[in-house]
Amino acid sequence: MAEKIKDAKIIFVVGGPGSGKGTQCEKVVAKYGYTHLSSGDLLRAEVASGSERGKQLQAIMQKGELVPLDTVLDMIKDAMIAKADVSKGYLIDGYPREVKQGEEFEKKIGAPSLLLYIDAKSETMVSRLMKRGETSGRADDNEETIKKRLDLYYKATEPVIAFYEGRGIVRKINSELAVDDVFAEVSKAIDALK
Ligand SMILES: Nc1ncnc2c1ncn2[C@H]1C[C@H](O)[C@@H](COP(=O)(O)OP(=O)(O)O)O1
Ligand SMILES: [Mg+2]
Repeated sequence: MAEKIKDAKIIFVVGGPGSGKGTQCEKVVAKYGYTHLSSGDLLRAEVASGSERGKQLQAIMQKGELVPLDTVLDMIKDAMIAKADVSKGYLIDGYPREVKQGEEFEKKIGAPSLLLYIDAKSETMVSRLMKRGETSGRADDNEETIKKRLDLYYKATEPVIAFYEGRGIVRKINSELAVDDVFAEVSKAIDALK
């Protein structure tokens, strides 16, 4: 199955909610022709479709909890295959959220060449999300859910970073800087892949 996407580079983009993953991924798409797959966006699209699965997902996401592993992984895999012919590589944004998700991804799809760790302070993430919440229409961009998402992020995702650090593929990016300065660092990490 993963045959078609075997030669494309896979980049995991990891960071807390509001750290700037989506913002940086958009810029990578424009410059490098990668395909951006945000697990959150895929899930929100399912919710928006109004399907039965979407309704179940909505209840989970509204509480700030993690969606079952197989659901997310299947959606990512389908989206990757759909883009296999045109994609120079893949940015997997917001996944893996926990070590087990990373292990399953590698079993079913392939190994990442790089993990971009988009790092911002907790206060920075909260204030960016509160601001985004004014216009995003996202049910989880509110103060109470933001706090839960941050707690969960630190608990579940930091071990993910440690896991891939052991393999030497983590590049930590300071996302406190202005968007273009952050992107300069991101670009360096991607250029170093070739
Ligand atoms: N370097 C930066 N400086 C200032 N604001 C930034 C920033 N990167 C992103 N933002 C803004 C854009 C969004 O309104 C908000 C969250 O960014 P995002 O890209 O949606 O984050 P994520 O996808 O990690 O949740 O912060
Ligand atoms: Mg995002």
